[in-house]
Amino acid sequence: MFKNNASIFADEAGFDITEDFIGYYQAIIHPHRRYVRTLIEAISDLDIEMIAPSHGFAIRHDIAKFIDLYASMSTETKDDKKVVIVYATLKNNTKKMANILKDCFVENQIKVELWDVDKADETEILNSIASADAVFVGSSTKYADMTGKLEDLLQQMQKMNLEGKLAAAFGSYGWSGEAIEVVQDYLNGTNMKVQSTSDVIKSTGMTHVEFPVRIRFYPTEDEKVKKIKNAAEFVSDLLLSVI
Ligand SMILES: Cc1cc2nc3c(=O)[nH]c(=O)nc-3n(C[C@H](O)[C@H](O)[C@H](O)COP(=O)(O)O)c2cc1C
Repeated sequence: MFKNNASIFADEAGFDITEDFIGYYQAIIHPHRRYVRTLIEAISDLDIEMIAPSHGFAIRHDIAKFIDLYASMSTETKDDKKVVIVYATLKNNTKKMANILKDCFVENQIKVELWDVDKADETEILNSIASADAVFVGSSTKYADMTGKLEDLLQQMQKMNLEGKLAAAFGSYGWSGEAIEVVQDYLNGTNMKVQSTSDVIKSTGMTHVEFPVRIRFYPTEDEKVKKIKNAAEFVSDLLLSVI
């Protein structure tokens, strides 16, 4: 990065590094902004003389400006956000997943509307989806397919304009979990931005967040609950992001 005899200090670079500083944040750091907020809080009382990052110039001047830039880009929006969670279940394992997702969103001050597709009115669910910022659709697997009345709802969703919304599939299964993949396929047939493990890795480098969210039988063990929470935290971060 530094040419022969070039200075390592931003104030001797010969140009304003602010644009590169912001670009690096957007490309690499933004997915990890939850931790940026924690660290900015941790250093708030320190008298900092220099920022010496592992990449790029060392910063000796305008330190507060650069820390403030990280703080403002890492902050959360104050706009109200809403997640709709719809599920179909035989023995409530998928319902348990739905409730873990719900609790996580509520902890992040995100409004949640939760629907059991077999107990609620379809029009009411579709209206709820129409005004959502993100939609989670879950099903357990019965004879290699979705359970309950989910298919009809998903077909209706494909006829709606759901542009700009985030979506994710989830479900409990016994051995292969075909229904979760079928839900994912239906969601991909809408114009929502459907979360996938592949996209998460490519856009953030994170490997602990998986979509669709697949849980064998009961989500009681720590590891399984963590997997569900990781997905909810990831979508919460996307919804609350200001950039
Ligand atoms: C009649 C029946 C059929 C099932 N078929 C499948 C299947 O084809 N593939 C699979 O992975 N699991 C299958 N399972 C397992 C369920 O998906 C699993 O028990 C799941 O945890 C149920 O979640 P739920 O309580 O949300 O319905 C089946 C279970 C039952 C009772």
